[in-house]
Amino acid sequence: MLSVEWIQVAEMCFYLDDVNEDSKIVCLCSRAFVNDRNLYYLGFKGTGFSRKEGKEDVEDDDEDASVVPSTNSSISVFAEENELDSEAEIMLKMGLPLQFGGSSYERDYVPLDSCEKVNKIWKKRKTKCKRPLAERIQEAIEELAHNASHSCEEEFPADPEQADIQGGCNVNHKDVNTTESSTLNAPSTESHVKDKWEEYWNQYGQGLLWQHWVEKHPELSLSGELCSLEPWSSADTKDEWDKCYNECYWSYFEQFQYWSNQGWTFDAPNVSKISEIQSQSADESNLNISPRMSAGDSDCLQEDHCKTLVKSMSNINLDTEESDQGHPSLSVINEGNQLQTPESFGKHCPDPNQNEPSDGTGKKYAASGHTDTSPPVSQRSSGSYWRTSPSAILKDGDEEDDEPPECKQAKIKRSHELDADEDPCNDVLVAASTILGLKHGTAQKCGGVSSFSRRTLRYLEKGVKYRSQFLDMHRPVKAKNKHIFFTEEGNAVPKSRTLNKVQTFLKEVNKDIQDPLAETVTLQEVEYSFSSTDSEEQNHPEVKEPSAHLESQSPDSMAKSTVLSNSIWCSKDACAEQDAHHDNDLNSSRQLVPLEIPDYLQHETEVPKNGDDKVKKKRKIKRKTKCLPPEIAAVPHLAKYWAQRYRLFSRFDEGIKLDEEGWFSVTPEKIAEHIASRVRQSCDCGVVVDAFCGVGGNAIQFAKAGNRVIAVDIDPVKLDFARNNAEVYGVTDRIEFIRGDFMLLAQDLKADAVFLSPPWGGPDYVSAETFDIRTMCLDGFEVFRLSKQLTKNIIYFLPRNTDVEQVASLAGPGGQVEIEQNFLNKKLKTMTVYFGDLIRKV
Ligand SMILES: C[S@@+](CC[C@H](N)C(=O)[O-])C[C@H]1O[C@@H](n2cnc3c(N)ncnc32)[C@H](O)[C@@H]1O
Ligand SMILES: C[n+]1cn([C@@H]2O[C@H](CO)[C@@H](O)[C@H]2O)c2nc(N)[nH]c(=O)c21
Repeated sequence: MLSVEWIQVAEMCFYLDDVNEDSKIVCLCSRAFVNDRNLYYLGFKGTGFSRKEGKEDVEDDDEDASVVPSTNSSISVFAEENELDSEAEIMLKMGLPLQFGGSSYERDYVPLDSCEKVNKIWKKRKTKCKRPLAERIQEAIEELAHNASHSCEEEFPADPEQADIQGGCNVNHKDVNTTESSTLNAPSTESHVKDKWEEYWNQYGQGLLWQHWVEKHPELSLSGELCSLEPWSSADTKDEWDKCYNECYWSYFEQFQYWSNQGWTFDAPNVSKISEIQSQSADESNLNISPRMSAGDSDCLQEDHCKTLVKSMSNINLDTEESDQGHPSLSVINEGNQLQTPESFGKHCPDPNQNEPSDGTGKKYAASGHTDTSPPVSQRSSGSYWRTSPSAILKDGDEEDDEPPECKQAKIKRSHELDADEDPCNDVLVAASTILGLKHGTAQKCGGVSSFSRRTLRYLEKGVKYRSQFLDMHRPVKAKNKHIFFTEEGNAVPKSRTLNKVQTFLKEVNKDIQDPLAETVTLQEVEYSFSSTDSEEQNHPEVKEPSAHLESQSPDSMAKSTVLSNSIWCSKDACAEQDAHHDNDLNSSRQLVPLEIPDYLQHETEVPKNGDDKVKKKRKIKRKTKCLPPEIAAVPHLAKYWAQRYRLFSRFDEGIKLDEEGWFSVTPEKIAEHIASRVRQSCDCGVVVDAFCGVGGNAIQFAKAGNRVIAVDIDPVKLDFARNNAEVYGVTDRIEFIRGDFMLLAQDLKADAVFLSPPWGGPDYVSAETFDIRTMCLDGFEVFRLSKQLTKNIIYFLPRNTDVEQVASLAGPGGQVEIEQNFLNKKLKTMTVYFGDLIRKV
């Protein structure tokens, strides 16, 4: 059973004119999430990735699902980056190691060890402190513990994500269509990660939070204000504290989730028990302060003492053991004496809209199922810690609104209120772009539409705004503080870290070139040394020729050479494994070309930092043992696709064939499978025309889903490969292969649905801000018009940055369209646009 999370996120309306409501084009925006990490890691077998002992496979029933990165290597980061951000892409194009730049490489780094550092600092400071907490703390703990037992655990779902979906937004609750699948289908990994996150946050959260606070407000620290009041209870700092809390919590949560999904774990140090802390506190502290300090209780005038207080509280609060034993531990104190349990501290959704805050008497403002007529939480005065909407931490710097943003229509102002910055149309488009990740541009619209007079946007998923933050939609990287350096002329020039790294790299490279003894292994050397005396090579007599002849190939020669494309790793084990799966004929015809694995695909740990020759040698030997199929070796930038071969075809090893275009343009299997399942739901057992079938990625899945398929391609090589690949999947009997130009053939075909996956002009489509379907290789409008003559049920597979307005215009006045964003492992990959009966209505 295919487990795909599918969510309808928004409805956009494009009005052709202000008068005629019927002429509007309704565009449903949905998201489909598929996951194929297992297949992905499988592709790294032999490149330093290994099976993680005892890791449960909770994502898929794939046999090799537990293959995970084995060391703390940057490779895992790169590995996830099928699509790189622009900076990384430039790096790649320049042939520079990816570690240099690319925010996609760096941005998700979780400074776990820095947390340790923070803790150490705290510890150190604590020992300096004489008596951070005394009886009053004890008293407060007891009080809080008591209250905690009446905590809102039941009210707040364990998972912050879930909280977002199930919680708040009560005002408009009835209006909001929320698919249950989004929560129900949450993979069990989520709960595992959630548990771990709680543990992590419980352990480090307050330390991190406090550090974040101090960093953000050094001025308070300097002026002594930091210590004179609890920032969370001082009227002046409470809001700022709330904001700080949100930022810190979600930023770490996001990173934690990312790394956990990569198979990383953290070692939780022992948590002190309350009693230990208490006695320690009693011994160490002479301070006589209340846990709920008031302005008058400003005995704690030393920053260290205050920090110690917070840290101690953190230890006390987060004692999970105690909690398990029926002594509910504490987490946070707030003005109104309301408590969050340690659980809710970690679990609590900081979105006030998700929250069911108490007024301090145990009464709730809005319990589930009740209509909330009170103002949004952010407007209420309450002692609760979590006031700030997560929208306040939107990466793009959006300010939060008063209303839950996910439950309202984008505001449209009257025309006389407009100014250049406040164009409501732009509001919608900006929101679509920043929140939904849907691009818009000035591309020509279909059907003579010059532009839309008005647009509206209504979110259909609760929390879409904040949920979107956890997705990689290739947003422009948020402007960071740049290092500024001054030229000799005295001009300030921002200097990026990337530039620095590139400069250092180039220096290094030049050094190597100047040093004739420097050991460098070129691809050529590797290739030739491959047929030398290396013991591993001797086990592979079929590896005879290096890639001297592997230059650019004509389609014909490509056809021949790609017979070799279901190639193998040339290590002993891998070859033995492969041999077991392939017949001898195929093996004997293979020509394997050793790959000089690019540095960015190597383990960082293998790279000796201090010139460790042994390690260096080991690495070189390893290089020699890696092999690629010739069409990959001939085009180095295809290496990344090779690493992902099982994502493209999970049965890759059984004889799948691809050519260069096939490699970069085949639809990843999980996405193709999802699209096919949607089509099956709408036109079961019907005929699907795959107008640009390529090597068969989609056609195979349509056939597997039970449809009959007419697979068309203009390129005979592709068609051969498609047929071959369909055989591997055992579905040739359901597919009719037609070689020809769809633009000419279309009128002769009959179909219940047409799938359009035309060439987008190569992988460079990503470099455009918005993709214009009119000007891709084929005229995308014409492709659509011809298909429309066959059936209204059309699926258009397009780049993720396709101009949404242009796509909407395809539906024509009064028409409807569904734009589905396809996420692969939370990363936006493609856009699938559905027309006719294929639009999913919930
Ligand atoms: C992006 S690929 C299709 C990939 C395919 N969906 C898959 O998963 O393997 C586009 C294909 O369209 C084919 N093509 C280009 N122009 C065509 C035309 N006018 N008629 C039919 N096929 C065409 C190309 O040969 C190429 O194989
Ligand atoms: C250049 N390219 C990539 N993909 C698809 O987009 C994903 C992300 O890059 C690729 O994995 C591939 O499926 C393409 N699909 C079609 N139909 N045509 C193309 O030219 C193309």
